Amino acid sequence: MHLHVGGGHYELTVRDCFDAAHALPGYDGPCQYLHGHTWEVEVTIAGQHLDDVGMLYDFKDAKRDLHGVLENFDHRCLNDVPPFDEINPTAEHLARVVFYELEKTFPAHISLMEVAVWESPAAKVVYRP
Ligand SMILES: Nc1nc2c(c(=O)[nH]1)N=C([C@H](O)[C@H](O)COP(=O)(O)OP(=O)(O)OP(=O)(O)O)CN2
Ligand SMILES: [Zn+2]
Repeated sequence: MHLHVGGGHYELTVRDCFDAAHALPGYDGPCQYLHGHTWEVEVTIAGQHLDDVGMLYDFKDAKRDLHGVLENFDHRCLNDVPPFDEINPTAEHLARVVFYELEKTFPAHISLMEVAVWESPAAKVVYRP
């Protein structure tokens, strides 16, 4: 059972990271060549209804879901992993791809709000439909 108490909604955020190489063909600069990042990915989930324990969605389950998507990219060259064999593995494309892969795994009572990807501590992209 999911309770709707107080009329507001809840947003929950979890984060994970993975290491992967990429190259950006067509980019006018050194990033056109193969190089690596520790990619940080943060996702925000929203909903109105809490379960009997008082949780929107267990952090543990959210981390498991995110990890399940990111492990496909870990220690890979992103340019070899679909769909990045056809589109450049920029932070923008990665954020969108993670969004729709992750959304598929979610139960009906929660919504994925946004996916943020950091290529470095100083550079972040957010995808929000
Ligand atoms: N909007 C985007 N801009 C850039 C992306 C991207 O995905 N989206 N990607 C890159 C490269 O991947 C590059 O590796 C990262 O560039 P940058 O942040 O400049 O990284 P540096 O470590 O080289 O940073 P410096 O501060 O210049 O040392 C580029 N742009
Ligand atoms: Zn890069």
